[in-house]
Amino acid sequence: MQDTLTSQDALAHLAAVIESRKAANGGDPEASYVARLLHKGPDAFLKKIGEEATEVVLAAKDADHGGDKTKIVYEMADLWFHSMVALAHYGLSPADVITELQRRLGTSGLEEKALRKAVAREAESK
Ligand SMILES: N=c1c2ncn([C@@H]3O[C@H](COP(=O)(O)OP(=O)(O)OP(=O)(O)O)[C@@H](O)[C@H]3O)c2ncn1[C@@H]1O[C@H](COP(=O)(O)O)[C@@H](O)[C@H]1O
Repeated sequence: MQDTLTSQDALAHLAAVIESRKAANGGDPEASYVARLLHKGPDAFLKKIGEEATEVVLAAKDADHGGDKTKIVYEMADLWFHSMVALAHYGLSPADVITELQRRLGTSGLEEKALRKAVAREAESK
């Protein structure tokens, strides 16, 4: 089934599984890693996000020195997964992030940075 899902559908499917772990009937911390993380609370999954981000950096640095690039994918998947648990906790979804990325499409990052600085200068001058 996973082969037939688009990337967006796969994220939505995983988000629905994570959401189901928040529900009383799917949320047994003894039977589900997601339920366990959610049960432990933000400190647990926010710490995992920090750890997994570091793992991504280490895998990338390793690849820079001839290491296996697929480790980056593996660690990035861990990072995305734990980030999705955080989104669910805060009542958000991958669709919210995708919407924001779509909003940014076509806007140069440099342009956006200059705009942000101009807005900050304007606020300071008031
Ligand atoms: N995508 C994932 C996923 N990616 C990573 N992990 C788990 O994340 C955990 C943490 O990874 P680590 O490498 O840091 O493992 P660790 O050293 O044991 O770390 P600690 O948890 O002890 O801190 C591991 O137990 C992984 O199995 C995931 N667990 C679940 N999912 C998805 O979530 C769904 C629901 O999972 P359950 O709630 O467990 O049924 C699954 O069907 C999957 O689709």
